[in-house]
Amino acid sequence: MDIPVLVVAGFLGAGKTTLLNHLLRTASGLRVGVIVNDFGKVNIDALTVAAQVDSMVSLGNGCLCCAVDPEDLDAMLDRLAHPDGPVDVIVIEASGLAEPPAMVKMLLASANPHIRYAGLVEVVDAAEFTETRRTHPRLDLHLRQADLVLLNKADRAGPGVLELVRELAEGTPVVPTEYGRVDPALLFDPVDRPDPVERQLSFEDLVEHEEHLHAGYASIEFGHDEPLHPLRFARFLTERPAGLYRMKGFAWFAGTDGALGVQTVGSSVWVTPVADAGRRTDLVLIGAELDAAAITAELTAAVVTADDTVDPLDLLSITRYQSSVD
Ligand SMILES: Nc1nc2c(ncn2[C@@H]2O[C@H](COP(=O)(O)OP(=O)(O)OP(=O)(O)O)[C@@H](O)[C@H]2O)c(=O)[nH]1
Repeated sequence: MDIPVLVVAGFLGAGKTTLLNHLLRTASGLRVGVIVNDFGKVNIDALTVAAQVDSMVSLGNGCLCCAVDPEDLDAMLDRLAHPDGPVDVIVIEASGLAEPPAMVKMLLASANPHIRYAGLVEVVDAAEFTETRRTHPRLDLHLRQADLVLLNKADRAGPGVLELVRELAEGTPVVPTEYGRVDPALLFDPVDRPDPVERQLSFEDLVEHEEHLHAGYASIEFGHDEPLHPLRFARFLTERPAGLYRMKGFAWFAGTDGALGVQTVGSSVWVTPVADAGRRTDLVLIGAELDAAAITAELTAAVVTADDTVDPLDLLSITRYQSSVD
């Protein structure tokens, strides 16, 4: 039997990894293989996808839609999908700046005889949608190109967002979700959806994507073995550099045993405890027209020096971003 391959796309920070983790936790009985594609050399997504994944391969450093060699994708699919393969379904998480049709085309061009394209899910950030759409009108098209739209962060959706997304999606089903909590059956066993291949390869979709969401975006990596001063890093979080849209990774603070997970999307910040966290900082920062030197200098200045005193209460400036939901 062919192994269905589902593509999960969506703008930076919309909730793709969160959805993936939810699927891995709840798709009981299904062995899920995951291909993670991230924008940036440090593949934070690969590190944050739940450990119960049956098989995971990661296509780092570049957008799946144009920087990844189709042969690399094929090699990944071959590892996961063969008749006695380790998985029943494969989910590809595209980078937050990928062009969905280009990814689907690449998948359809795969030489692997054991896979079947199972559709495109577009995750939308309900909290940021109105703002992101203003800078990226192209996202309207992505809604129409998808087979299913998950309007995630429904807990933070402004008034009228669901109605607007439904109108723009022009018939693509739109399902509101919180933390990606959707019935896996909706994704892996579509009943009332048109054939995804037919739907995907409309004329509009086949036109080469000379416009890329990622044009103008850059990513910066910051890594350090010494701990950070909580107050100085907290200041970095509140006075984020111009153009920074997304930050994710791990930050290790003075006086703690291991790093915390830190994420920002637009103006939102999340801090999460991490099991078996290392004692170092690794962050990926993504945005438009970022001043890499200035950002690196600012983050380096947050590293604790020999002259620093750190009060245990200083950590509250970071843990205040911790929420009870993972
Ligand atoms: N309030 C709220 N936060 C959410 C929800 N879903 C995800 N988040 C948070 O949003 C942040 C980004 O989620 P991710 O799943 O990492 O987003 P992503 O689309 O994988 O991000 P990129 O791979 O960088 O594009 C995380 O801190 C999540 O905890 C939700 O429904 N509500």
